[in-house]
Amino acid sequence: MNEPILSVENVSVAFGVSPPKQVTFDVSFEIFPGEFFALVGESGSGKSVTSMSLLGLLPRPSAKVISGSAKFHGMDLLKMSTKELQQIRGKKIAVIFQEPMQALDPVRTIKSQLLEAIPKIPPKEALEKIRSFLKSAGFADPERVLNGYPCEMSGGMLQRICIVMALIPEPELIIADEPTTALDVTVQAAVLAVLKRMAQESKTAVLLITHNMGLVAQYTERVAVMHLGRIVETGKSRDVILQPQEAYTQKLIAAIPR
Ligand SMILES: Nc1ncnc2c1ncn2[C@@H]1O[C@H](COP(=O)(O)OP(=O)(O)OP(=O)(O)O)[C@@H](O)[C@H]1O
Repeated sequence: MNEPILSVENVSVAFGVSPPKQVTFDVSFEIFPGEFFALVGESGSGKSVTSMSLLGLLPRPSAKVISGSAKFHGMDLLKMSTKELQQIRGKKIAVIFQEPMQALDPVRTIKSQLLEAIPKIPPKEALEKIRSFLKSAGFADPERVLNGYPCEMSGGMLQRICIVMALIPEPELIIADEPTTALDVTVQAAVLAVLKRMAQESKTAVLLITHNMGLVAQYTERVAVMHLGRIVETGKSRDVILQPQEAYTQKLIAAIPR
């Protein structure tokens, strides 16, 4: 079997000081190269806190990792300096947020922002690559997108641009934190289909953070179910959905719209 690219072991996070309030408890999971993995649970279960701790993106100084490790190719992300994490963030591990405007600058063209994501190759070659990624993300006329500003695009278009932006540096892992929650249901499916296809083509692993078991069923290979700061069940998505072991997982499955 493949070695995992990410091994999260017993990670616990607390907020505040006197006294600190622990919000996640010994969270452990592994992600293998190229797989589509979901962390699923209700709002407040600790999914974002867990995923943001991996990249040093927890709010400071209030949040603190109080135990555990998160090894990316054997190197513990939780022990890295800000400078070391900057070398990994956006390059080897990219993030897609719920709100595309967290990643995009409203006053610059899409072209200048996408070019910035691949600084090491000549602009002409970089543009060719960007055009082909945009086409693959479903933009029939990449030039129109490139010369536009974020405010001229719909939510679904912006999220597909963020997928392109995340993938062009050829990361090994994308953390997608509720990437489609702000979108209409039909657009959600289109955006996730683009993410899944493009990640598969480039053999990039995806950690999908979601509260929606329907998306887990449709798009992911393995899942960890999170409840009140703990992982309560992990397995192949198909097995977990067909034969959930925990009452909480059954509740999430019952909420899938038929
Ligand atoms: N900045 C903060 N200060 C204090 N507590 C926080 C902070 N951010 C999150 N928490 C607490 O940590 C717990 C986990 O929150 P988290 O955002 O990880 O949940 P989530 O499962 O991602 O939910 P959502 O989908 O709503 O983001 C919650 O109890 C939340 O109240």
